[in-house]
Amino acid sequence: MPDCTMMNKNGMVSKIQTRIRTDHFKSNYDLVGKELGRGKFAVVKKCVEKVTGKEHAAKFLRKRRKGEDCRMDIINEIAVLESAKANPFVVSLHEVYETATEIILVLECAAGGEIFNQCVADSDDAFTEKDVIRLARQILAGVAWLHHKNVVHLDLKPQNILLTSSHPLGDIRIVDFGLSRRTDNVKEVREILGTPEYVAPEILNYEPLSTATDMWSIGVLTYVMLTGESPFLGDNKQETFLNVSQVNVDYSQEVFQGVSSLAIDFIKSLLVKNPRHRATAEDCLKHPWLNNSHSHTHTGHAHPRLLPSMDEPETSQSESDPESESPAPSPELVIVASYTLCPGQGEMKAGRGGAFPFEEPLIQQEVIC
Ligand SMILES: Nc1ncnc2c1ncn2[C@@H]1O[C@H](COP(=O)(O)OP(=O)(O)OP(=O)(O)O)[C@@H](O)[C@H]1O
Repeated sequence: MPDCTMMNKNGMVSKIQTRIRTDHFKSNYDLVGKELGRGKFAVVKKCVEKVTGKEHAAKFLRKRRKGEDCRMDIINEIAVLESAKANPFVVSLHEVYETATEIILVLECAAGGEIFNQCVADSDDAFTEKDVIRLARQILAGVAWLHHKNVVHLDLKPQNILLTSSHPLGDIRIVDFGLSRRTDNVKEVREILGTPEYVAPEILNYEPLSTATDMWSIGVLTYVMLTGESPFLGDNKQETFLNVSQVNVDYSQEVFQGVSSLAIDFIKSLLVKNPRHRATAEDCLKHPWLNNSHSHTHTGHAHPRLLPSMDEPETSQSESDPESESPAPSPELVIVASYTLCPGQGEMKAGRGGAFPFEEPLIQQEVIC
């Protein structure tokens, strides 16, 4: 049974087990190298624990954002990390520090960087379909765990799926639980941030969010990993939303050249408008694409448009340097609406239904960093 006293009505958890240290972070850690990455309100830097000599990633989160105290959002992020502690595919939390202005999460360092880098890489560095199968299984195992714990991530995208190493290609770690929510015994979420290319149609339609909302994003993620193309990306935000809302996806041979039909079938089971008809993480883990890899899967590099030859042997991934310049964060939306969170796969009624709200003040603010 969920402990309701630990949650507010927005599905945020307000109680954590981790001790928040108030001694100086820098007394215990040395910062090394350049930034590992950067988000809207956080900077992530590599650090070494002085006592153990172990490398970690320190995520420095500002407590005040746009004039508002967001400490509870960070507590929620910590609580979600705690609930996924036993899962190897969710980044682990080592320690937490607090200063007057920041909370510092000391995380496991995923040194291979974002899978985004390989998604947009040239053919030699791009994933093979076999790579994508292995990584998709890991992403699904992590997400299935979260869903089992009644947690939805709500911001799954290639920038939030990291690798333990890029050369050789390591294992995945899911990061950034800043938008995550508990789905059990919760009335509504009033404010949701999402990334236009990855948001599910129910987000745009003010319909209930559920574990199925993450499954849509996994469909988009898999499409990007296999093709190097973003399925819904339009010339502008409105076009992107329209593409999402109409599930306007290109499954043509041109885009999926050299990719197995089972992979396309897998994506099609996720990019389904009605959340109730979308495959769950458990369903996906049983999909033949992830279980039948040798008989039907192409072993060439993904990104068929860049593919020199289907039979080219797999080359190792390029070493993405985590200490190189931080990637530019993608534009984000603040969507202010009333969402209902469903405990299951979207079977509850919408808090507020209605047509696709182009004309409504759905998008309160856009932040481009
Ligand atoms: N544990 C980690 N190991 C290595 N790099 C990391 C780690 N955590 C985060 N990063 C890098 O820092 C970037 C920003 O981190 P994160 O997404 O958690 O920040 P955020 O401010 O919450 O982001 P957003 O603006 O997308 O909400 C990631 O995309 C990744 O490149």
